[in-house]
Amino acid sequence: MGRGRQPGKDLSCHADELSKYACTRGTDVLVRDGSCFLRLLQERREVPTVAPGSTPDIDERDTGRVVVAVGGLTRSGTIPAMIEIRDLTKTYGKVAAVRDVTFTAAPGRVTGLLGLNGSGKSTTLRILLGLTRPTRGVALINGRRYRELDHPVRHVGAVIEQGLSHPGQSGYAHLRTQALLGGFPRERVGRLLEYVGLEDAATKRTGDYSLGMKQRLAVATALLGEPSVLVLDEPVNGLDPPGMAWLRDLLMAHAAGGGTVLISSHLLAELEHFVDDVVIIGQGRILASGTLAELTGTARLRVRGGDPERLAAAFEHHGATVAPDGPVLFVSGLSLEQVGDIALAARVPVYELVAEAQHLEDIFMSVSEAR
Ligand SMILES: Nc1ncnc2c1ncn2[C@@H]1O[C@H](COP(=O)(O)OP(=O)(O)OP(=O)(O)O)[C@@H](O)[C@H]1O
Repeated sequence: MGRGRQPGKDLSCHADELSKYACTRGTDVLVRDGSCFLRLLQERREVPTVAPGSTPDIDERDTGRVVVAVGGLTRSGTIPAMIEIRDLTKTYGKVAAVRDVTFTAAPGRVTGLLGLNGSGKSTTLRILLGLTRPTRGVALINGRRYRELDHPVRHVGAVIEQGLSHPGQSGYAHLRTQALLGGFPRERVGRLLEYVGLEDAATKRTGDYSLGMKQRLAVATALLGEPSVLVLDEPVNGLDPPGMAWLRDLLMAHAAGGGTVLISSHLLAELEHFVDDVVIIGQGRILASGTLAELTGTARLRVRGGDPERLAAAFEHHGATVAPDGPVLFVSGLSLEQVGDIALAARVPVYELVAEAQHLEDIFMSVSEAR
């Protein structure tokens, strides 16, 4: 939805679009006659095509505030929680842990912040959660810093480190204490322990929990306030395959229900199974970002021919990027037809020509090497 959008035009934009739009402008969204509209936004469904007789109106004022009007009553509300990281920089002495990092994590989607150890993931998430002060830039949840949120644990659930529970306490006692501190009903404790699969270990000391069980307890703690935003730093560490599948299903369900999930990991192959959006970070900088489909959708071509060196030179001459792997060349930037034609013109026989979808690890390697 851009500046050119005229009042009175069809309002059938997607909630995502509106959220992103409002977030990048740092605005609230004001919804008039919006009970249905707002509910739909919160549920992350499509904004309704407006009923006959009502006039949709999207108006953008100089303040940057977005006004969405469908006639009748005026109602204001915030859009479902959007995370916005803008121009974030954190330096420790001469070390820049993160530098000019900008990205968003949208409601209804799982966003993966992916990078190697030491790339700046934890620093970014810690700033988002108000645990570390940025040198420059902002990290916002629904346009506000974490500390500015009313009752932040009701908005944001965080899994950032293990060992937050006392090792002598049982899982139940830990969660009960957290519920008391947060003012959440006691009934949630049992339900959550069941939800994360710890009901049989509820009375066991958390000091005797496996790494995977500690992760489950951390997730239960994060869910106590029924937050719409989940922020998880390396939560898949220590999880076995069933644990991994459990977490994947839980996070996907959270996003499907309209929640916002931001998860960091260095395990690119694992995350590829369930992230919608990807932010790749390396040495504190964003190396690539986009939807998973955008990043992995561009096929590279696997080419095996009679004279790999000559073929590679011919492809590069036509602007392709070529990564040799023994007798095989991985070619980006050319179509299958172009590869066939170039090989023919170079008089090199081709024995194998396959379009391969890329994996996140391939993308990661290529963007890291390009730097
Ligand atoms: N408190 C600190 N003091 C000094 N340097 C720090 C501090 N915190 C982080 N760093 C440095 O900032 C860089 C990024 O660290 P960060 O922990 O954010 O990376 P990460 O991607 O989360 O890595 P890991 O997966 O290993 O936790 C590293 O070089 C790290 O040594």
